Amino acid sequence: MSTVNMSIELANLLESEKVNHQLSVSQLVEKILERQEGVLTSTGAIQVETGKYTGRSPHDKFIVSDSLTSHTVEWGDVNQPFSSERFDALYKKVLEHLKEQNELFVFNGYAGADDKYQLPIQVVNEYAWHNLFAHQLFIRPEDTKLKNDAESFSIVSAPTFKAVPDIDGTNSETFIIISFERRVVLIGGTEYAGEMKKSIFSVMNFLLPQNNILPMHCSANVGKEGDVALFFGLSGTGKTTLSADATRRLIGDDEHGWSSTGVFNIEGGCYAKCIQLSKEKEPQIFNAIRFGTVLENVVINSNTRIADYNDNSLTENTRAAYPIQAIDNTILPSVAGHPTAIVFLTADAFGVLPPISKLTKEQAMYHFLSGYTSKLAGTERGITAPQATFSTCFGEPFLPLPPTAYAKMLGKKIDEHNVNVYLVNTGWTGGEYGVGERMKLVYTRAMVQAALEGELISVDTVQDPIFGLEIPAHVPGVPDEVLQPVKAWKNANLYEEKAHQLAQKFTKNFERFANVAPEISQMGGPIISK
Ligand SMILES: Nc1ncnc2c1ncn2[C@@H]1O[C@H](COP(=O)(O)OP(=O)(O)OP(=O)(O)O)[C@@H](O)[C@H]1O
Ligand SMILES: O=C([O-])CC(=O)C(=O)O
Ligand SMILES: [Mn+2]
Repeated sequence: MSTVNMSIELANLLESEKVNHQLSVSQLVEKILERQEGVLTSTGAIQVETGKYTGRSPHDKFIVSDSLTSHTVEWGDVNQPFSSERFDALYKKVLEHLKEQNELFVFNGYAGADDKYQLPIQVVNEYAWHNLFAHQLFIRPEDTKLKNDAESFSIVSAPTFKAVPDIDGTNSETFIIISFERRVVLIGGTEYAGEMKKSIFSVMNFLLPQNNILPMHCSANVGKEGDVALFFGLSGTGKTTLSADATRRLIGDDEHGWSSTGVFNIEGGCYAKCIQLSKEKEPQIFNAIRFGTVLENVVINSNTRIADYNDNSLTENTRAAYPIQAIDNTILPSVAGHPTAIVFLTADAFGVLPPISKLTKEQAMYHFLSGYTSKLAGTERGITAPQATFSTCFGEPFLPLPPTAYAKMLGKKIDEHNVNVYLVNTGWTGGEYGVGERMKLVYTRAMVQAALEGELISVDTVQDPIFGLEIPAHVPGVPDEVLQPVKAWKNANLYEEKAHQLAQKFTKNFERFANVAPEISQMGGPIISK
């Protein structure tokens, strides 16, 4: 089957009368209610449930190995290869499945807020609510005519189509497959909407470096002086929460590019975690949950339709998807200058990393390549105790290229623009998970504020005895004893034991980079890891 045939088949399908093109938010909300895909909540949002898949499904993700990817992609457990032949066969089946539906929904828009580097995208959905999600998360076009249609990447999503692994070559009934030759992302078997945005992020992680742009799994905001800050971090570490800040304008909450002129958001919306959301602690996000917002797997009262953000009975990973305009202080288009500060976020469940520290150039590269955080009990099946994970560049699941390709670009840019880099632990303090407690959000906000206002550039510091990180001795609004982990723990010996355990994990993990970056592993890692 040739490329031409497949794209003609898709084009033919999209000409059919049953296809709803570019519906407005109101029209999509009407469709969702009419089709009983979701319900209206007390604040006017749409609530939906996704069934079995309430998070991304990394083992079901593939990239087609073809002339564009076979020699460039870092193949392995994260980037699993899929053959072109099998892709075409499955693509054909999915298109046939879509042909059988009474209605389909298509959104055309962009990824990339900087119009010099925009990728036109087309999202073809079986569900109206998935199309509302796409409308809110991607960049909505201002005019009806889109540029570069031939360049456009299509997401073809068929959640009710289930693959048969033995026949289709997938890992399960679910699949997320990217073909760079076909410029198609094929999704089936899962209703979790995050797959759509994260697969386009993977696409951008492959394409942007070709234009010398660094793609980043980070949030970004900008202060009154035009000072830009980036917050890197794995899921749940605080990118969305900390980038929503009444004193700074939001650029974006999850995916950005850094070009020769500055940073830009890849998306047109945000995807915020809702578990234990409160108006007091996170007012911007709380208020964004209104008409047009999609609430995924949040439990609502069947009568009053009021959301209960404390209810985790469907999943810990409850989400709200809203357009960036739903946050009141944003910058539009979401483009800004070069960063002056970078924050690496980690949720350390050992409770031993300092809540804020300043990094040397080598430490910055070390921690970027390491990408440490903890997966917490309960958030993933099979995890009963906190588990240290290392996800390189704070985004391994989304990186098709070797991690050092991204790390080298970051290192160069940090040097060029003299960026200050901080490591912020939003995880546990005073003891490990189950014993200590999560760092108070007000403290983390105070520490981040001090860093972004340049107050930590020349302060007295204390060196962390194990990780070698420079810890500010004082931060306005934060008790001194919170700043140094050893002081926050009741039992100093236990602290030391846990800290050594974590240091060893860092050292062991970094063995994969020891040859590519010996000076970084020697000067950037723990100073004691025995
Ligand atoms: N000290 C803290 N700092 C940041 N977040 C905290 C803190 N304490 C608790 N939290 C909670 O942790 C969660 C952080 O999630 P957030 O949505 O910001 O993660 P994220 O990095 O954007 O993840 P994802 O990439 O999955 O979207 C929020 O629910 C927030 O309320
Ligand atoms: O991708 C998702 O489903 C949520 C997210 O932002 C992440 O995991 O980093
Ligand atoms: Mn987020």
